[in-house]
Amino acid sequence: MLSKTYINRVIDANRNRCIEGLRVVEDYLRFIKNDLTNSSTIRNIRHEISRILDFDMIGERDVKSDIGKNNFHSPYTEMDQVLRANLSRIKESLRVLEEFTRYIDTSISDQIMNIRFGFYEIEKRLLSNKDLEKIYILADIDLAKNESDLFEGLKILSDNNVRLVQLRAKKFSTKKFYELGEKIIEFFPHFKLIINDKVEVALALESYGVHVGEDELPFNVTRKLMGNKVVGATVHNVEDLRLSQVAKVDYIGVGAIYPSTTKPDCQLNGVEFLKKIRALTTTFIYAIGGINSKNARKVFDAGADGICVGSGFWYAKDRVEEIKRLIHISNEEEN
Ligand SMILES: Cc1ncc(COP(=O)(O)OP(=O)(O)O)c(N)n1
Ligand SMILES: Cc1ncsc1CCOP(=O)(O)O
Ligand SMILES: [Mg+2]
Repeated sequence: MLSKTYINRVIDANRNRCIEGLRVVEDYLRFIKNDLTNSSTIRNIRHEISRILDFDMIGERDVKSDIGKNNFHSPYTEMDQVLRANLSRIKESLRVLEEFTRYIDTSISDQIMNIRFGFYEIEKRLLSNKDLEKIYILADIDLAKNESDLFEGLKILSDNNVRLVQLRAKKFSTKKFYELGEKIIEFFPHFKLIINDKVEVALALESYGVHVGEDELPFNVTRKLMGNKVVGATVHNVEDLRLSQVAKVDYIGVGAIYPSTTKPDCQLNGVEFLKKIRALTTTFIYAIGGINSKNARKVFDAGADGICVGSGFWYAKDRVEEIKRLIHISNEEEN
């Protein structure tokens, strides 16, 4: 039988290790990566660990005889090593906590196990260079008054830290579409630009990714051509979902949630369909179709991870105000 003193000592050391690791990752995401979304997810886990392990073990601390206390680490040469090292630290300490709290209270151990499993998903997301954002703007040339209005709108997005933008120009020739994409990348190199429909344009521009639907190249072929880049796929039914999973797309577009004047012929699937798809997959879901700051809350509540907004932004009386509201709603959602 393990002595309670020793068990508590292990738990105490690993609780601190875990909380310290979480704090480092949280601040790294917040201050270095400017990623408030993931930073607050990590903060929530930190609070959760403090809450679950809210019992006094200070009495069991024995720093003097702790043989590991003089361990030191060589300096990190790359900033992302800080992230990797601390993610490992968190994972390891969660595992130790799970094993040792089992001797004290199995319900605590089970809660930690759940956090550990959830943490694997978060780690995968953080280590992948495909950071999908909650706000995704459909930059459709037909929604802007003209090209200069398109660039004015993009400037507003850029000034408000919106990064994920899909370029859509249904009536443009491939060449004209390519040239517009090139210009956007030149003006806004920090955008994560997704190209609508045309895989060859996405490849030529080396854009962040491409979005394909039922009229484009099959999802699996798109994945093969795009390699490690972001591939988004439209899901109108369960068969589309299956194909999207086989192709290992990075996100799915689900809609139209509300009637859309941008794509009036699109099947209206509504919030119930979104809920149904949510229940079937953990793949990142962008809801699309008629979304604006008045209905975005409902869409997040129905399970969307992000929203793809066209006319809601481009036709807004005050675009700055609208984007600020959308950002506010998307941040509110995680608290
Ligand atoms: C995020 C997102 N979701 C869905 C769509 C629709 O794509 P698709 O079905 O290919 O229709 P078109 O946009 O090509 O008319 C999308 N573009 N983005
Ligand atoms: C491309 C697309 N697919 C389903 S609805 C839609 C258009 C979305 O634009 P809006 O936000 O203006 O309805
Ligand atoms: Mg398409």
